[in-house]
Amino acid sequence: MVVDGDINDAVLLRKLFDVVAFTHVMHMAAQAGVRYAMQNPGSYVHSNIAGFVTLLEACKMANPQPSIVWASSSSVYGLNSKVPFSEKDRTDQPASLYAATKKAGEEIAHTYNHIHGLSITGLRFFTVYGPWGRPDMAYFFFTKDILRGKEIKIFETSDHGSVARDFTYVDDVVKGCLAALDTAKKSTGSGGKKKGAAQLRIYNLGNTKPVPVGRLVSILEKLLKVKAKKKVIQMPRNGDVPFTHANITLAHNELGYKPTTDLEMGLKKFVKWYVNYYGSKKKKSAW
Ligand SMILES: O=C(O)[C@H]1O[C@H](OP(=O)(O)OP(=O)(O)OC[C@H]2O[C@@H](n3ccc(=O)[nH]c3=O)[C@H](O)[C@@H]2O)[C@H](O)[C@@H](O)[C@H]1O
Repeated sequence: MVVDGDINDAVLLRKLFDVVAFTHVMHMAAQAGVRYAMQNPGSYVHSNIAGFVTLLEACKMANPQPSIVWASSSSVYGLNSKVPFSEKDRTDQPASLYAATKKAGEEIAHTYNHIHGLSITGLRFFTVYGPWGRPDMAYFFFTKDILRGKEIKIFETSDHGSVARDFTYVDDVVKGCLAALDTAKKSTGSGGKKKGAAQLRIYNLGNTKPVPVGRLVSILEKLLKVKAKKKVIQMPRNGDVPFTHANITLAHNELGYKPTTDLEMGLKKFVKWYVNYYGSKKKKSAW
């Protein structure tokens, strides 16, 4: 079963679980984006906390209970400065409300696992990009703005250092998701009652090679054959962190996760899709 969109309809979800005996639930529905939380904080609580609880309630009551794999985020590492980020590192210093709601999701997962025997796996995604990606993400709107000749803002740290991300290509992440589903153990409860200890896992799904945002823009310029109008500005204080870098040893050992797409190759595939989808570079995109 794939749940996407607003999952706050508890009645509908319960009915769905009454009709179909799902063995696995892949939960990707969320209010994503770090900076948008400054504008619409309520939407993060609605989707990432209330929505998640609604889903877990339905799963808890289902018979059999499904195993759940869901999307957490690298943003839970927040102000953690120990690199690369390992699952054992502290995650109690979120830098955005988005991060705080994903962290809350991880704690809520613990509770439902503990009380109700739900088998739950959280995946911490690291800036996932690629074809059919999110138009609110930098690589996506940089592409649009470069093609339109519009200025793009490249963030730097307060001491003029570069801001970097462990950009991870969508196909690599999909393999990690499938491996998480394949290795998920069954939930142990039924009808809301726990019958024994259940699996509770958390994995980083990153690329392990952080790339400065300036380098991302250079690759896009090369692929689009257009010089970007760049303005380097200090990273606004709206939830961004200076860098992310995944340690993926655990996912590699337990899921066989092994990303194979570097940023240059991944962006090549993205740009090919973008130009094909939105038309030639002179045309306006819908976004
Ligand atoms: O892995 C995550 O946990 C998160 O990844 C993603 O967040 P981010 O890593 O912040 O991606 P994204 O917005 O594309 O900014 C990329 C870079 O461009 C920089 N950036 C951004 C905007 C801008 O105008 N200029 C700029 O330099 C910016 O500072 C950053 O360094 C998901 O959106 C989020 O849902 C979550 O899953």
